[in-house]
Amino acid sequence: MASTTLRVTTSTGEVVLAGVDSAVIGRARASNVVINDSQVSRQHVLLAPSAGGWRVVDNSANGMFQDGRRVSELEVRPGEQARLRLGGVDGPEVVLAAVAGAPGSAPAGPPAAPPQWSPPPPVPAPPAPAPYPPAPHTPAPPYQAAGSVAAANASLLPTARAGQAGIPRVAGPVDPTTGSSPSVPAARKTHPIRPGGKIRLGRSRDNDVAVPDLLASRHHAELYLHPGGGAEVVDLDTANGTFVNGQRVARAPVGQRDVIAIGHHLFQLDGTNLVEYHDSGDVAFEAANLNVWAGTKQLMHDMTFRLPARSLLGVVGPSGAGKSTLLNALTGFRPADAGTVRYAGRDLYDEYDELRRRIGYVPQADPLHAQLTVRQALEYGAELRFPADTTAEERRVRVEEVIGELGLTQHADKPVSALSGGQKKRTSVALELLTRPSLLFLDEPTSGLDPANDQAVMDTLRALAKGGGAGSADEQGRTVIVVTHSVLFLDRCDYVLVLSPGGYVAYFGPPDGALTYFGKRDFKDFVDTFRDLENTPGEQMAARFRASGDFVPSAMVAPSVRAAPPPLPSLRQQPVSAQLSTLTRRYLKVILADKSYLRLIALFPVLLGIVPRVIPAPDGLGFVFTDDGQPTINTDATTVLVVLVLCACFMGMANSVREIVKERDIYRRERTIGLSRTAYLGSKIIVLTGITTLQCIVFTLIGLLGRTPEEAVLLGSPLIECLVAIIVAAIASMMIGLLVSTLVDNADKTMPFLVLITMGQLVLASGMFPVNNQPGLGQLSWLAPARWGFAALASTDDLNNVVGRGRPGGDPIDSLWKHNAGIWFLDIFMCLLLAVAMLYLTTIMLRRMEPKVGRPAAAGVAASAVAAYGAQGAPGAPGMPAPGMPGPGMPGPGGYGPPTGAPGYPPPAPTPWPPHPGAGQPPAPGQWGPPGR
Ligand SMILES: Nc1ncnc2c1ncn2[C@@H]1O[C@H](COP(=O)(O)OP(=O)(O)OP(=O)(O)O)[C@@H](O)[C@H]1O
Repeated sequence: MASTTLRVTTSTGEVVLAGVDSAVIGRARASNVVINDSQVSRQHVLLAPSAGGWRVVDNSANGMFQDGRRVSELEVRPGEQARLRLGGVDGPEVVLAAVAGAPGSAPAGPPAAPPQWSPPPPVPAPPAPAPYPPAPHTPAPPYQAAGSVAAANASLLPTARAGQAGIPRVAGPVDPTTGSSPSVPAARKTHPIRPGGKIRLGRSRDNDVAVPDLLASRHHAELYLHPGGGAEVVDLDTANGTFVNGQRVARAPVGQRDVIAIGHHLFQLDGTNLVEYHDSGDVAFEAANLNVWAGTKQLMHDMTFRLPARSLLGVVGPSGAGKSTLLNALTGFRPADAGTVRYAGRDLYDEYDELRRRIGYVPQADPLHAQLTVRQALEYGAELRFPADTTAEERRVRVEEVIGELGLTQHADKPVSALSGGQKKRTSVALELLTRPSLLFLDEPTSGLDPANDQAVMDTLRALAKGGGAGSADEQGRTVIVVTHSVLFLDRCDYVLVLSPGGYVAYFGPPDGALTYFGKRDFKDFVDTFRDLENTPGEQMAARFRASGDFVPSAMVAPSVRAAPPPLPSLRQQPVSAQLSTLTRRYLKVILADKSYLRLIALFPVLLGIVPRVIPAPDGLGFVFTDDGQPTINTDATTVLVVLVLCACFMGMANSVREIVKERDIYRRERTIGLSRTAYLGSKIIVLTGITTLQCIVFTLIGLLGRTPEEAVLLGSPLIECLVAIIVAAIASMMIGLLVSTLVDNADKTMPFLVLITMGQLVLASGMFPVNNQPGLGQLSWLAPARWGFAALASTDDLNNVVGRGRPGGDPIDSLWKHNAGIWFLDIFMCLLLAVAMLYLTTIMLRRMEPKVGRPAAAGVAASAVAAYGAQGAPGAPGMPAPGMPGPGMPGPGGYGPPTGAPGYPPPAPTPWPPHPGAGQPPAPGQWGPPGR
């Protein structure tokens, strides 16, 4: 028989068939080419070598389609190519290409080599009809070769889903007894287990099953194997948790079909074996019919696209088109109200608690302290991101790895402030890569960069998507989704998603296809497209795209309206005390690294201390007598004490007022990776209290030495009592500063608050004029630390008598100034209470700064819009369109299938789930979803 090789290409790769053996394309795991799609039969297509090439025979109930027509059989001859869709005209696509005497094919005689898995080769894409005038062809730069491969395959990529599921697909031929695939040996390991025993899993080598993953704890979980089969998994109180079928568990029974997840490692019982898979990021990512509402306004309309593993997707569109909305929906930060996001076939929203750990997110503003070096920033980042039991050496190794991966070795010891925009962005990406996310999202990474840096960042992202290949520290690559305003280097992407205002898909496909579709010569001209998009209704652009040849119908079922996701526990890796230690050390390092700031905080108390010092008080702060021995009023005492307390309050507030707002981007990002609010605020308070206290000591000594009050009331030393009063007032003002820092969105806005509050304290301190008898003002003054601090100073100094001598009736000027221990203590206590109240308010306001994760609870109108949408079904279903949805006759993008559960339609296929290792046949539908979902 002639030696003809058949190249079978699906969305995730290619199988080369050579020799004399027949092969099967189907959903069954034992198929030679696995396409795990509900439209595909278990043994859908039979491929047999024939005299003329390869015979292709439909063996399914739903059929095999070529050019929209059902065919039962065809022959692919050498040099020919056939594009087939399985299970329907919109089913997953398979491209068959026959090559005579293929290189590397086995010589006649010996048994045929098993089909080999390899990355998809370039497959010529059919020419796309262009709604805009087609642009002359511009040759792609050599660099673009890989992108072109994906681009060429794009027409089949969005529909075919070979071997998906939570566990990496087995793409090559599968041994039906072991379920192992010779082509992906590294992805799967088998650990024999003894029934009736116990095995421990964890990061350290002394475990029965070592899990080499920094997201796993040293001793992570125990698996108890019952003698009669079945098992129970117990989480050993870990930071990252143990998951069974996507749900975090402390202890849970585990059956043969259940999937245990620890970090990036997944385990399944297979008889007397425990089969381990590693989520290396080689998984597809899908968005299906995402709809988002804000009130009655629909921000996103039926967003549908699929990305194969290791793709770089660029999301572009005019301002307000919905890019951030999409990013929030895809990351799960603000889930879509309807529709699904699937990661490796698993529902991201349903299994968010587990899958959110695989997501890296690089915000637009670099979440980095400018004063730290790249290495220090990464080391502190690693401390916060990894479990408390990781050693400094383990973290150091990972930090050095990511420094190398991102090409930052030469810059590792430079402070972030000395980096170029592109290097800063690479450092932000490095922070995210520490935990090896399988999905990386970036929000406007190139904004503000010059073209050279823009290009460098896009090249970096492309390299990150593709991975470094075998043997490199970053072998596998990952899917990278980048939202960008910059269109110049979109050719670096595998796919481009162009959004139209209203969150419509104006285009999705390969970048060169986008140029053709929009009639542009190159991406320099692409900005004009945004103008067109802004001036054309989104529905119209979406309809135009759907009618074009670039549109690939989706095989997804209709969207389901989603209930609001349940609140999830924090991702915290470390106990609060450990975080407090990390954050305090980092904060100190940031301060110590900034020499000019250090000089400033050292000089500040000296300069401020001079202010009360220069106030002449020749008679000191105590009692003054006339020459004839008569007591008289000492007005200097009030002036000195009020200036003293006011300067202290100003100093305390100035220390803190910018400290939260200036790092709000860092705070926001770190909150999503489990930063404790208590630890964060605690670190600020510890460091700032230390600085403020030291400053107050210097300042008080300069201001008061040699003219202290005469007699203490409680602590034995008037100087110490004054010092305590000044420190407490300064710290309470520092707390007010922190509160202000949470209220503003920009550090520059803190200055007016600083001035205003200091002036207010001057009045409310009651030193310029008594406020205690003024209705309203008296009560308001209780909120001013200067009021209590000054009262404590006045109490020590006995100011009622020092300045009130000879007052008719002898009433005290202010009862809070009384010269006794009880009143002094009350003043100090009230000032501290005020500090605590401010701290409490700060913790509340800090929440406002946090990223909004989850759906807004108050979106009552949105809820009703969603409910209406759900009640009448998805687009394409009979009935009225949902608010803002395409009307009748206007199918939604994605060529939706019937609504879930609509009469006359079969129920939707269950979410594909890792097939049972070793099982010869897939289970019946309904068994593939994780139990209990
Ligand atoms: N909570 C909300 N309520 C009402 N409208 C909103 C809300 N959030 C966003 N929008 C609107 O949704 C649309 C999309 O916003 P989004 O921020 O996603 O756009 P974008 O493409 O990211 O814009 P830009 O490029 O300017 O950042 C805008 O018109 C915006 O005004």
